[in-house]
Amino acid sequence: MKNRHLTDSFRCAFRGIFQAFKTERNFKLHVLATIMVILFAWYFDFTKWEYMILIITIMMVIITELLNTAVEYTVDLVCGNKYSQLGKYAKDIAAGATLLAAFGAVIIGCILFIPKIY
Ligand SMILES: Nc1ncnc2c1ncn2[C@@H]1O[C@H](COP(=O)(O)OP(=O)(O)OP(=O)(O)O)[C@@H](O)[C@H]1O
Repeated sequence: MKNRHLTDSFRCAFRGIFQAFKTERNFKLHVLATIMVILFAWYFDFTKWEYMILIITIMMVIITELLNTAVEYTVDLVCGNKYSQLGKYAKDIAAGATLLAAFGAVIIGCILFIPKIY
């Protein structure tokens, strides 16, 4: 099954994001955190460059969470309920990528927000 039109591709991509939002608790938390962080950035009157760093950081976290979800679905599709060492590696590595992205986001958040607070 291939998308014939560009609009179909966009529709599928948005459906994927919505599916992750519906099913993944972490994804909902990331979206909530994103809204809060953007409100704080607006409150602290961030510069264009600070906004750019913030947006890249937020995107990095959301994109890794989406890829992690895709890996989880793929492993579940292949393994079903059966234990698989390779499936475990794949899920753990994907979760590791999400953790690193979130960790980086916290550090960047501290660098951007702490000077504004004081
Ligand atoms: N088929 C499997 N075979 C072996 N281990 C698995 C399998 N499925 C899951 N696991 C192990 O259980 C962990 C949790 O898997 P699960 O699919 O529940 O992810 P999750 O809790 O939804 O992750 P996240 O919190 O990132 O959304 C995996 O990281 C992996 O270590």
